[in-house]
Amino acid sequence: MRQGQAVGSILRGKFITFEGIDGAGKSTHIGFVADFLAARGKTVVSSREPGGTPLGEKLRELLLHEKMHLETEALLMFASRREHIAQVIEPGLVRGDWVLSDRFTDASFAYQSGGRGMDRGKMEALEAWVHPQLQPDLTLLFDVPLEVARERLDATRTLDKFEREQTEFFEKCRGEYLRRASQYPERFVVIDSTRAIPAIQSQLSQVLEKLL
Ligand SMILES: Nc1ncnc2c1ncn2[C@@H]1O[C@H](COP(=O)(O)OP(=O)(O)OP(=O)(O)O)[C@@H](O)[C@H]1O
Ligand SMILES: Cc1cn([C@H]2C[C@H](O)[C@@H](COP(=O)(O)O)O2)c(=O)[nH]c1=O
Repeated sequence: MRQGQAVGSILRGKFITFEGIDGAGKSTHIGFVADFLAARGKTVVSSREPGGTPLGEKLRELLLHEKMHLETEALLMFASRREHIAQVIEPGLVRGDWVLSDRFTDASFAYQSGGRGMDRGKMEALEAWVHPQLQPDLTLLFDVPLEVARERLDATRTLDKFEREQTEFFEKCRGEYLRRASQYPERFVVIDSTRAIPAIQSQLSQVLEKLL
């Protein structure tokens, strides 16, 4: 089921993930992408991680607000993901829908391995166990320097457990995201998210046209 294509259960839809450090602008653009695809006749499912299912949303509450051991955090992220794949992602792709997810496994590499320092081999083992064949068709990495992300976050909301982390943590998350983008250039597109929203949407339109 690699790249959203047929194997066994026949995945006919496309899977697009949105990544970036907190405040980079992912959520701002998901609605635009959904509307762009819907206007071209695609059935779109928008979801998020952690979360996206009733159980996943309960896990999200714990993950965003409770202190816990690093490996507990990683395992709960993957527990939420397993449910999300079973309940939302795979059924959507089998139906032929375009599934948009605000974060997926690249976030676990960025935050739990990059930011918190969990062994990357253990993360790879979790990925291989939970979704050995499924990978996004496209990963949009919204990239901004930390100061920009922080300024945007501070302007808007009460910060959760991750958003209260220090600069060094987010430097490492961003570094790991960019490393993953270099490792998987076939599915990653890095978006310079310091630009104005219309300029970003123009780039997104071009990227999406190629996937249609
Ligand atoms: N290109 C941009 N220029 C100016 N402001 C922006 C831009 N993109 C997003 N913003 C603003 O920055 C804030 C954070 O954006 P958004 O919620 O999309 O980030 P996010 O990456 O989804 O964050 P999180 O992961 O924490 O949910 C919002 O107030 C949004 O309106
Ligand atoms: C999937 C995933 C997420 N996280 C972190 C990243 C964010 O700080 C929060 C989710 O909040 P958002 O506002 O919805 O982006 O969770 C993580 O650490 N590891 C993961 O795998």
